[in-house]
Amino acid sequence: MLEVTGLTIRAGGTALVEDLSLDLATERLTCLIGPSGCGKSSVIKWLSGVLALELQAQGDARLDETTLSLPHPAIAYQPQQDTLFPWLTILENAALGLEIRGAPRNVARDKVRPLFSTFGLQGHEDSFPDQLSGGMRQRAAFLRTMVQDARVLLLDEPFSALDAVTRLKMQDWLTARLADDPRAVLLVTHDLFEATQIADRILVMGRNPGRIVADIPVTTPRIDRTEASLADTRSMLKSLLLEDTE
Ligand SMILES: Nc1ncnc2c1ncn2[C@@H]1O[C@H](COP(=O)(O)OP(=O)(O)OP(=O)(O)O)[C@@H](O)[C@H]1O
Repeated sequence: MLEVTGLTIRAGGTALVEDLSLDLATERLTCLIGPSGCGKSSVIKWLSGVLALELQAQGDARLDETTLSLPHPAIAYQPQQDTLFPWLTILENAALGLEIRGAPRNVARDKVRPLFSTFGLQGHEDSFPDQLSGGMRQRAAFLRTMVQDARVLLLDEPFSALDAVTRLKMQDWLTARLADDPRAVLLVTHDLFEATQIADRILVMGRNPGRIVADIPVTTPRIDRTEASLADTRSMLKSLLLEDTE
């Protein structure tokens, strides 16, 4: 289990996030939802070790009770955009995370290549990012993230740039991948429909300063999640989110 305790992030004298604590269970998909500017990205950037240098942060991160120094190889981060390099092929892009972690280039590419079919990218090893659809680029970014074998995945609004149909397909696809290959996942989203559809648990952030204001388990099995079965959870989330924007 990953635990964050007492996280405060400041910009000069202003607390952007204050005394935030959260935990992420292994094999669970946790969604982090909250109004724009409440600090969702800042929390996961801090956990990934990529928080802007001008921000000051203090807090503890522990994995199975061992304190982590950040960044840590057990934690992989996928930023908001797919951030594929346009001048690299999909194979080269997908292997890049492993290379950055020290794998020799040919070893990294040999590890990634057999996964192209699982990620719906077969035949596109030598394509460039601008030759792929948005959903395929997102799958390539997931491949680059998941192949790093990190126990914890931090995904910052991975579906926000996709059209509605591709987004639904990708949500199903991601939950299926995670069922095959479970990790502790923290997925940031603005979308309460997305959160209730895919999460095992939803953490709601409030703002000024950013903090966790609700912790909501979603216990209905994904296969049984219908508009009716999720209505109460969605209405509770809607109230919490609207309350914070008044
Ligand atoms: N480098 C920075 N310097 C000063 N303030 C910053 C910096 N980065 C972020 N902030 C501020 O911190 C607050 C939280 O930003 P953050 O991007 O973490 O929020 P968010 O909840 O992820 O927002 P969104 O949902 O719009 O992506 C915002 O008020 C933002 O303006």
